[in-house]
Amino acid sequence: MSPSGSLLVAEGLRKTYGPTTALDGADFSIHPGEVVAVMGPSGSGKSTLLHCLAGIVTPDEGSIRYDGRETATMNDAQRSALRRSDFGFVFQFGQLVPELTCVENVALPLRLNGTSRKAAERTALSWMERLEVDGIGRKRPGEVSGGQGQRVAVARALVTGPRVLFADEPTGALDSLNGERVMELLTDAARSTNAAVVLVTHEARVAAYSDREIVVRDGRSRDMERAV
Ligand SMILES: Nc1ncnc2c1ncn2[C@@H]1O[C@H](COP(=O)(O)OP(=O)(O)OP(=O)(O)O)[C@@H](O)[C@H]1O
Repeated sequence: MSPSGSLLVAEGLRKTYGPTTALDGADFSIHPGEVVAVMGPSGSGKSTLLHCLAGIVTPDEGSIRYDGRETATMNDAQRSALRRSDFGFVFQFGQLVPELTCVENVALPLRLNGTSRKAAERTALSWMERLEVDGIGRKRPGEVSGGQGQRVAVARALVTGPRVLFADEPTGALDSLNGERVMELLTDAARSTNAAVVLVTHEARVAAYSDREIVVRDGRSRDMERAV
């Protein structure tokens, strides 16, 4: 694995929770615009790796360089500023604000950055069009289907133009048809903006949308050559 030209590189990550070793020397790298699937059995350390890469969890050992900057040693304020400015997140479920309409949900990150309501909702709607959910802008998350809700969540994650999109089992709560459509739209949208995507999944069908797969086992990662 050559890290040259990589946007995000991690080396030798270790993380323990009490007696449990979640990461045991994991490595990772991703280029701008690349979609990398992180696969592996339950409990192998996939989510912990994603959380370390995204600056949500601090590793006990190892280095993480994002765009030339070491993030593993940044303080909380620096890491949360980086998350807000450069990263987007999609999780399995539960991430939309139930009291807001779908378009307000998508516009929220822009509103928090100080964008006016009108401009934020205009940009939000254009992202919702790309994710084919512009017709449900005025509905609340409780009134839309699971697949529509995930597409709204993807639009919200991309609305600020992140350079890395972190997606942890983004289709885990969807049936396979809806899951595939979400993956198709998510990867198309990310590629069109040259955002890198770190995609945690245990489904080969979902990983098939990636450019490259790595497998995490017992807290260690290795590249998997796709047999095509
Ligand atoms: N906050 C935590 N406190 C204690 N143990 C944790 C914590 N987070 C993760 N672990 C443990 O670390 C190990 C790796 O967990 P992790 O969630 O990274 O695995 P995973 O591969 O994402 O699993 P899954 O596919 O089931 O989501 C597991 O044994 C888990 O129980």
